[in-house]
Amino acid sequence: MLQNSTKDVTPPTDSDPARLPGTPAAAAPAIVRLTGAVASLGGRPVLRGVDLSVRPGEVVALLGANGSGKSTTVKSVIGAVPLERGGLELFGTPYAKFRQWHRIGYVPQRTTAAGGVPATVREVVSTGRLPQHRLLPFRRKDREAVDRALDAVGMLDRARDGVADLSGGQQQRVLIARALVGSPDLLIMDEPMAGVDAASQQVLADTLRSEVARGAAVLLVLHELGPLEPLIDRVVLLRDGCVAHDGPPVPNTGLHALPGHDHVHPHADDHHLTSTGLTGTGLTTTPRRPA
Ligand SMILES: Nc1ncnc2c1ncn2[C@@H]1O[C@H](COP(=O)(O)OP(=O)(O)OP(=O)(O)O)[C@@H](O)[C@H]1O
Repeated sequence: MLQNSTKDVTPPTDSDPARLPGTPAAAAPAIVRLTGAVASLGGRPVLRGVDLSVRPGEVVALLGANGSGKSTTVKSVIGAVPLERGGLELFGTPYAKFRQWHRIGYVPQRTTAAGGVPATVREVVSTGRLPQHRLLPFRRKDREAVDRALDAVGMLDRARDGVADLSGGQQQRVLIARALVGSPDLLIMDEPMAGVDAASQQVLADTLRSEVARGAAVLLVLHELGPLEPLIDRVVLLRDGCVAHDGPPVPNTGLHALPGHDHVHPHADDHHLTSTGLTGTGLTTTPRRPA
């Protein structure tokens, strides 16, 4: 997978302050600033004061147990779940005044690519260009952007196929291509690795790496960092609708005393570690098997 990858894939440039030497992403103004977010679904409180920030070029992983509020948090960032209380700024603009949706690419949790609609792969990916050209007819550069995005995820040869005829992993690639087609400054992905075959996981990891190299910021909902760990700058761990931890992934430290150590993703072969709940989350990389 990503064994040889690092965050320093591209030299920093003057136009990318988050990547200047000595200018960590943490010093740049946030492009997502969610503060004290409170939201309910079906009358039940789901977010109970979530603070979340993402800075330019930063890759943030949102982790947590099932039902802790990860998807709801990213949905609130794109405005799909209204906040009862709290604030949201996108690219420095309060949500109510934000119009630059073309700067954000969103990959929802899987199984929505086909959605029962008999659309082709090209049609689905083309919808990702809508914020760019509004209601104008598609131009050559739009078609080329669609081709590039399909090529990036290895699906160009399936462009005319119906999405309903694709495997789950291939559908996920189509959703990712749709998010990439507008060259977003912020890519939000909800569990992109879930239920995805190994080949598609590799495609996803490679695609993410080149998006990060291009300078995009990424907000990922994950169950565990897994092969994406080398790309992750910061981990935000949710527990029961609250942030239990916010900081860099800390490999090889075994920080069992961190707050929010929910059991996240049990593995049959590492049950001896799961009592800490940190296994596989990127908050510890304690060896999975005894020597
Ligand atoms: N449409 C809905 N109506 C009512 N409750 C909902 C709805 N969607 C989610 N919830 C509830 O909100 C809580 C948080 O759900 P959410 O999907 O944000 O969790 P999650 O951390 O993403 O979980 P998972 O890891 O299982 O995807 C859960 O208890 C869930 O049952």
